[in-house]
Parts: sequence; structure tokens; C-alpha cells
Amino acid sequence: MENMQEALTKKEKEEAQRKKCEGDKKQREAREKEKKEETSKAKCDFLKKLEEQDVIKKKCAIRKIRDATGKKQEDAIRQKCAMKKMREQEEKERKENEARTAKAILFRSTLYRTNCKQDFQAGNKVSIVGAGPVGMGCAFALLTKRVTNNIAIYDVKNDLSSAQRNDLRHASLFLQNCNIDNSSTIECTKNSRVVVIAARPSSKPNESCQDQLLRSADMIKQIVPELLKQSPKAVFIVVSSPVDVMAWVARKITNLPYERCFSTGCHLDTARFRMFIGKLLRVSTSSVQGMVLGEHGDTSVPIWSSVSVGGTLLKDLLPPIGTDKDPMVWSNVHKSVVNAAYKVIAGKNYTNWAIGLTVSDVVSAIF
Ligand SMILES: NC(=O)C1=CN([C@@H]2O[C@H](COP(=O)(O)OP(=O)(O)OC[C@H]3O[C@@H](n4cnc5c(N)ncnc54)[C@H](O)[C@@H]3O)[C@@H](O)[C@H]2O)C=CC1
Ligand SMILES: CC(=O)C(=O)O
Repeated sequence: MENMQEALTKKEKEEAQRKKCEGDKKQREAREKEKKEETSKAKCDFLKKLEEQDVIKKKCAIRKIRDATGKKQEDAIRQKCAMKKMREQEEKERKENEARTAKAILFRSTLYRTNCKQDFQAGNKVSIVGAGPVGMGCAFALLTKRVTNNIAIYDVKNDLSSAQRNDLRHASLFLQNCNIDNSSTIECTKNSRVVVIAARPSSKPNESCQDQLLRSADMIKQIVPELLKQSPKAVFIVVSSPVDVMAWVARKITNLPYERCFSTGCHLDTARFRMFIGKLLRVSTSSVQGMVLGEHGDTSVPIWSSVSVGGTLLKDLLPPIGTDKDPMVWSNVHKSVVNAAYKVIAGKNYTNWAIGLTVSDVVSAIF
């Protein structure tokens, strides 16, 4: 019995031990499970947090991307707008340019018409008859002194006049684009405002001065009425020698009044007179005033009472000036004037520059 009791107790003990072990095991398992669950929860939480963070990060990234995309789009739109504006500006400028060009073309035609008018001073045409040194001296002075840029040169010698015209034309660049009538006939003088007669019939051997004079007069009688037909309103300036006689012949044959037909008279003699006085006193020619009157050349008359230098009349300082009682013998100055042409002719066979400039001065007084 005792053994049985003992065996029972032992069994019970074992049972209790087993139950305790089981209970411990269960407890341990429960704790482990709990721990596991805690760990798993922590893991989950961690993962969740991680996930959340990831989501946030992703969201940020997406926002960033969106922002970037938006900015890109914005930039693209802005660029498109800028390009549109630029195209509009370009179009505007193109239209403005077109309008400006159209205006310029219109302006150019106006300019061209104006320049044509300016280029060819139609109203100030000067015809020169006789293409010898004197006629060409006149032409050269008229053009270079800018009295006119519209001239005609007429001579019975066609080749000569044509060559003279071309020689001057080649200097058109320096002569205000001068217009020189192209024709070789007398019609080239048509509608002149001034006609300068510088022609001389060719000399014949052993011809007397009187015969020469008569032939010159015949030339004037023949040519001036023809020229008047071409230019009925022109002023005629006679240069051909003997100049005052030839001007008288021209007036007689045409019945033109004095103011429309005259010679250069003593204008050249006056220029020489003032020059010689200036030279003697060592002052500039333009500071000297004074006149030579009468017929051009040998019989001209110096007007001593008119001579002044810088506004002072020489006769106030020297009352007998120019007379036989003049201690300074100023009359020698007039002798120099008379001899001037002979001296030049002795050297080059003709005079032309001084008479050319004299003519241009007279023409400028008409214009
Ligand atoms: N008044 C003055 O202060 C001055 C007058 N003269 C005079 O000017 C005149 C010209 O002198 P230059 O040129 O040296 O003489 P130039 O004899 O060399 O030339 C005269 C030109 O007149 C041309 N001619 C002749 N008959 C003509 C006509 N019916 N129609 C057109 N052309 C004609 C000739 O073919 C020639 O080419 C001369 O009578 C000269 O004495 C010269 C200097 C000063
Ligand atoms: C030739 C002429 O008349 C002169 O030069 O005065």
C-alpha cells in the first residue's frame, strides 16, 4: 500500500512536475509568442514608419518631379510666349521696314526729281559761242565758280567743240554734275538765259586790221540773230574783239536794249587796274577799289578819283594822282593795265583765264 502510495505520490509528483513543466513551457511559449508578437509589431511599426517615410519621400520626390515638370512646362510656355512675341515683333518690324522702304522709294523719286532740277539748272543755262581759249576760259570759270552747271558750247568747228565738251564732262564730278549740251549745231544754245559770244573768224594771211574788223562784224551780224531765235529772252554778252564795237554791231542788228546786249567792256581792265595797284602798295587786290571806264584796251580811262584802298581815297592823300603833276607817276599803273594783254599774248598767243573769270563775274551779277 505504502508502495502504492509512494508510487502514486511519485506519479502525482511527476504529474505535477510535468504539469509545471508544461505550464512553464506554455508560459515560456506565451512569453516567446508575446515577444515575437512584440518584435513583429515593432518590426511592423518600423516598417510602417519606414514605409510612411518612404511614402513621404516618394511624395516629396513626386512633388519635386511635379514641380520640376511644372517648371519645365512653365518654362516651355514662357518660351513659347517669348517666341510668339518675338515673331510678332519681327512681323511688326518687317511691316515697318516695308513701309519705310516704300516711303524711301517715294522719297527717292522726289529726291531724284529735285536733284534733276538741281543738277541741271535749266533756268540758268549759259551758251558759249566759240570754243577757243577764251570761250573755254569762260566755260571753265562759270563751272568752277559755280555760277551755273548748265552750259552749251557752240563752234563752227564741230570736232573742236565736241572735244572741249568731253574734256569738261570728264570733270563732271568736280563741277556739280554739270550738264553740257551734247549737240554740235546752233540748236544746242536753245533756251539760254545768257549767251556769251567769244567767236572769232579765222585770220587770213596779210589781212589788214580793217578787213579783219569787217569780217568780225559780219560774223556777229550773221550769228547773233540766229542765236536770238534759239534764245529769245537771253542776255547777250559780247567778248569778241574789238569788243565794244562788236557789242554795238550786235545791238544794231538785233535792236536789243543795252541791258540785254553789252560787252565785258572795261571789267577786265578794272580787274587788272586793281591788281596792279594792290601789287604796288603790297595790299590784296580785293582791298583796292577803283574803276577803268571807256573802251576796253588801249583807249580805256582810269578813274583815279574812284581809287581807294581800305576805304581811303588815294586822291585825298595825293590830289594830283594820275595827272601830269603826280610826283608818284601813278599813270604808269594804267600803262601796265594796257600792256598786260600784249605781254600775255607775247608769251602764249592769247589771253583767256582773266577774261573767262571776268565773264563769269558778269554772269553772276545777272543770276
Ligand atoms: N573782250 C576781251 O576783254 C577779250 C576779248 N578776246 C577776244 O575773244 C575772241 C576769242 O578769242 P580766242 O578764243 O583766243 O580766239 P580763237 O580764234 O582761238 O577761237 C575762236 C573760235 O571761234 C570759232 N568761230 C568762228 N566763227 C564762228 C561762228 N560763226 N560761230 C561759232 N564759232 C565760230 C572758231 O572756230 C574758233 O574756234 C577774240 O576775238 C579775242 O580777241 C580775248 C580776250 C579778252
Ligand atoms: C586780248 C584782250 O583783249 C585782253 O586780254 O584784254
